[in-house]
Order: sequence, then structure tokens, then C-alpha cells
Amino acid sequence: MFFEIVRLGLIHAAALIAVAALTCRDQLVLRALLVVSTLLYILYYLVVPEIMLWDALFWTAVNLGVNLLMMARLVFARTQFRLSAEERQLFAALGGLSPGEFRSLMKIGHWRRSEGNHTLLREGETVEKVYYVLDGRSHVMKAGRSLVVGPQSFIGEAGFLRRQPASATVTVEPGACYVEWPVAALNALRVRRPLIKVALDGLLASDMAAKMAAA
Ligand SMILES: Nc1ncnc2c1ncn2[C@@H]1O[C@@H]2COP(=O)(O)O[C@H]2[C@H]1O
Repeated sequence: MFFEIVRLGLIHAAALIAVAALTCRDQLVLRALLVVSTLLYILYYLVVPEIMLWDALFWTAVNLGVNLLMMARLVFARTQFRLSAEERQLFAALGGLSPGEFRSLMKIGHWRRSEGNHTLLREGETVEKVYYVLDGRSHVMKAGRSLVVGPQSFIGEAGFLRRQPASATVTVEPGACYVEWPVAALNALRVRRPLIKVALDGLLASDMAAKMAAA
């Protein structure tokens, strides 16, 4: 008797859990509940019908497989798994980006270490790359004046955001560690990934505002 109730209740439990899943905002929780629901459906198909419903079983298994795959991608996007030590430092310094968004940004960026005094931008020239100096100092020369900018700072963000030529000539000291992003690739990423655009523009704007406040 008890076994019979459990057997017949399976499909209702599966459907209820699927309905509950649809009320969840968090994709991971939603998908985890759908996995439980799908497993109950599979159990139902195996133990309840008199004949084996192979077609239903097949598509439910496909459903389960795709869902598990998407969950794995979500977990990967939310973890800092496989970031190098420098990337971890940069990730912490930037903040505001999810690990997945950060990884997408790093795919189009290049790590550099300056061998001598290396000029990143020249005053009045088009900004073709945006930089983030993680370690080392930068010298900013503007209308005959010079100032030193410490590490953990964007360079070229003003021209990039305002679509204007570089407002200063910037040189990094020997040994400085920085990332450079080609403007064309950054713009393509901003179009493809609106959430990254919002987060990145916010970071660049707050960096620019901090420089203005300090000037
Ligand atoms: N007063 C300042 N303080 C710090 N950094 C500056 C200052 N002025 C210009 N810069 C940086 O130098 C860069 C020159 O190119 P951008 O104008 O694109 O962006 C500028 C900033 O990143």
C-alpha cells in the first residue's frame, strides 16, 4: 500500500518540484530543482507504466544531460577556478565583475612587463589600447606638467570613455606589470555582453573620477 502511494505520487512530486523551480530567481537553484524533478520523472517512467515509454525516457534523459551541462558552465562562471596569481590580484583589484565576466575580459587582454621606460599613450594621439597597471608606477605628462600615478590604475580610460584623443603622455617604469586591451576588442565585447559593458564602464568611470578628484 505504502509503496503504491509513493509510486503514484512520483509524478506529482516531480511536477510540483518543477513548478517550484520556476519561482526561483537564482539560475543554479532553479536548475538544481529541475534536475531533481527530472530524476523523479525518470523513476516514474521506469516503475509506473505497464510498458516502457522509451521516447519519454529518452527526451527526459536529454533534458537532464543538457541541464547538468549548463549547471557545470554556471558553476565554472561563478568560481575563480584556474585564475593565475596575477589574475587573482587583478580580479580582486577590479571588483565589480563576476569570475566569468572577468575571464571574458582577460581573453581579449594581454599581460605585459615593461623592460624599460615604456610609453603607453601619447598626448593628442588616438587611444587604441586601454591599460591597467597592476604593479609599478606611471609618469603622466600633460601640457608640460608631470605627475606620478601609483599602481592599480587604468590608463587611457578617459579617452576610451569619451572617445577622445589621449589627454596626456603616459610612460610606465621598468618592471611595471600591466594588462592591455585593444579598444576594438573591448568595444566588440561591450556590444556582445551588455552586463560586462555596464560593469566595465562603471569601473573605468570611477577610476577616472578618482583621478579628477586627486588632480
Ligand atoms: N591628472 C591625472 N591623474 C592621473 N592620471 C591621469 C591624469 N590625467 C591623465 N591621466 C591618465 O593619462 C591618460 C591619457 O590618456 P586618456 O586621456 O585616455 O586617459 C588618461 C588617464 O588615464
